[in-house]
Amino acid sequence: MVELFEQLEFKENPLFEKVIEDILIQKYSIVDDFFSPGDVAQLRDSLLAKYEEDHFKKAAIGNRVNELIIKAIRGDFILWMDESSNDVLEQQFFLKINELANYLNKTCFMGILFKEFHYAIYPEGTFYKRHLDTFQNDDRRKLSMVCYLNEPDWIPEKDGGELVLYLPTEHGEEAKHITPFPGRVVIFESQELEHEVKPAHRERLSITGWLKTR
Ligand SMILES: O=C(O)CCC(=O)C(=O)O
Ligand SMILES: [Fe+2]
Repeated sequence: MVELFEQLEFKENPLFEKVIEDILIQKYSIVDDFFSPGDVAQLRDSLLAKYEEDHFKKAAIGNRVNELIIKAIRGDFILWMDESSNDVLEQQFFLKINELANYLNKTCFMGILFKEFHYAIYPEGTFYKRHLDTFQNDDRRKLSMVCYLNEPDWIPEKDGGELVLYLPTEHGEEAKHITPFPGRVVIFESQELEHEVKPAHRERLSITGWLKTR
């Protein structure tokens, strides 16, 4: 009997509880220290090394079957991550993501079964026009997550590259501007919030992904 109780023991996680509360109330959550400065530096170095080895490709519009490169809409380069790869850093990254997904499933019955994440680089001068993440005929996307890997000295006014979330209000909408500070993670409802990336005036680095159902 003792064993059974031990298995059922549930430990409340204040950070994840905050994320859930935010999403329920405002459809998005901003967590400033989801990743430590050390983790961010390692992930950034790894991203840049893969980029220099030329593993990235021009991001496309639409799903992988319908790849149409439209520079006027988005200018980033991406590299999909692989949870089953030998890359220890990526494994650590997914441990943390899985921890959150499991917590959401346990406490909110979110039914998250799949996930997909990619590294992204926005070269200087690039952007991603206003869009909804489920436009890519993928309504399984439940939550979008963006993890910023920029240099610590990112200056909002000078470096640009803000994420803008368009929040529906009673009489229209409100634009929420979010600076891509390193270590910051933004989580939002994929099917609800349109958003855009403003032009980056300096190379802008991130990992973006989706927690998916079914
Ligand atoms: O990098 C960001 O802030 C958002 C990226 C985005 O909207 C996307 O990749 O769909
Ligand atoms: Fe998006």
